[in-house]
Amino acid sequence: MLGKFSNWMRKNEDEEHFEINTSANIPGHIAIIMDGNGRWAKKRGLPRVAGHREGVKVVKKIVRKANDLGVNYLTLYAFSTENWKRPKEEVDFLMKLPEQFLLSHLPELIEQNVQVRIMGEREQLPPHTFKAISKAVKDTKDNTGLILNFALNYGSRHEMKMAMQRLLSDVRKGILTEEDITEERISSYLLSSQYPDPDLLIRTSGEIRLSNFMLWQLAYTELWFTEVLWPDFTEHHFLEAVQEYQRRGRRYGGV
Ligand SMILES: Cc1cc(N2CCCCCC2)n2ncc(-c3ccc(F)cc3)c2n1
Repeated sequence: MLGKFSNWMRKNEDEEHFEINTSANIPGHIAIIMDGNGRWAKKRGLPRVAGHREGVKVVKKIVRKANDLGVNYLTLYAFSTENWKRPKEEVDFLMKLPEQFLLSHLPELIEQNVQVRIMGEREQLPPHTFKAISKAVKDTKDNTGLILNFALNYGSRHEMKMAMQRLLSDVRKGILTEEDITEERISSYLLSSQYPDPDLLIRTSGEIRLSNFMLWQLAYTELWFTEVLWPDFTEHHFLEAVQEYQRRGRRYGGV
């Protein structure tokens, strides 16, 4: 996929390209908190769901750009465990988005060799939502390109609580000893166990907090915040975040 880019895309104000070195430290795992959809709609005197609908279009564009750039994992925070508290109409609308997205976009994801996965508690999802997602996961399981991981009905503290309960249970059963409970072991009991920790977190809409998202996994992640509302987020903004990640270089607490 990197064939589409020279090693360097020169930054040119007219062409809005960014100087991304596609042969060095492309973030392997990017996570995005896609915030600002309701505010986007409110600014236009539209219902909140109009912002979510517009936000879906941005998901499609950013998935393609991430795949083209050679990103290995893209985790998108689509629905948190706290989102159930929103008005029923909005929750019902949001729970229809996965199937609408997949109905219109699954063929293109398959063509792009993208693998769809879900991270979160599936039990509370409506059957129609779960069915659509399960089909997409099955239909793309052998794809070898970008792994597109939707955090759906996901909450980090719930994830960590469940992991701790399972670890304690395995110690009581004699499957593990206390000494076995290492940071690696804890990571292996989380919903994200199949993925490396995110290298870059992007959060839109100007909110500077993590909102119960991958709290354990983001320990060494580069955080990039933008005032841009998700429906206004473009490939240009995405490349800006990747360029900033490349500029910073990673130290993992070292010098
Ligand atoms: C609940 C929800 C909300 C949702 N938004 C659109 C993007 C802005 C943020 C919130 C609203 N999007 N966008 C894509 C999905 C999705 C989820 C699973 C899947 F397999 C395929 C697509 C989605 N799901």
